Amino acid sequence: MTGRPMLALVAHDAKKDAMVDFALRNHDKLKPYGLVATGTTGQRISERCPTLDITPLKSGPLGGDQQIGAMIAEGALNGLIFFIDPLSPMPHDVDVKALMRLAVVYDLPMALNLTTAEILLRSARLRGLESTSTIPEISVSKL
Ligand SMILES: O=C(CO)COP(=O)(O)O
Repeated sequence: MTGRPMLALVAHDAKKDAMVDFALRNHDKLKPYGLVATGTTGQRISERCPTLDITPLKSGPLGGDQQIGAMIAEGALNGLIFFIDPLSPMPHDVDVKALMRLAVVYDLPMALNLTTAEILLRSARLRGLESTSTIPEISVSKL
């Protein structure tokens, strides 16, 4: 990983065009980030935005959501932008829920739709300029 702020980008199939449009429109704002993305999402963005630094992970249904969840648990991400499709059943729904759950557990800035993503990308907190440690360390003994 880089020393730059890290952002994960994920989009379900029905939202991939919206994610590519978002990346094109916000290219200059995304440029300073180290980006990770689930497989197909990363591929689609890279095709249109080849100068963005995107590390592709596995495709979501094959473990990509879980890889991003692990990065959250390890404190390796500053934010998650996840354009979910709320109208289609997903074979890997448990992985999607697990990813969102970890983002909440670790109080990670997370946008699940376009409007929130636009707001999040303008946030100093996302760029690591403000503290991200607003929650106390979670004690395993309390779980
Ligand atoms: O399914 C996804 C997230 O749950 C996204 O995965 P892909 O980017 O590989 O399509």
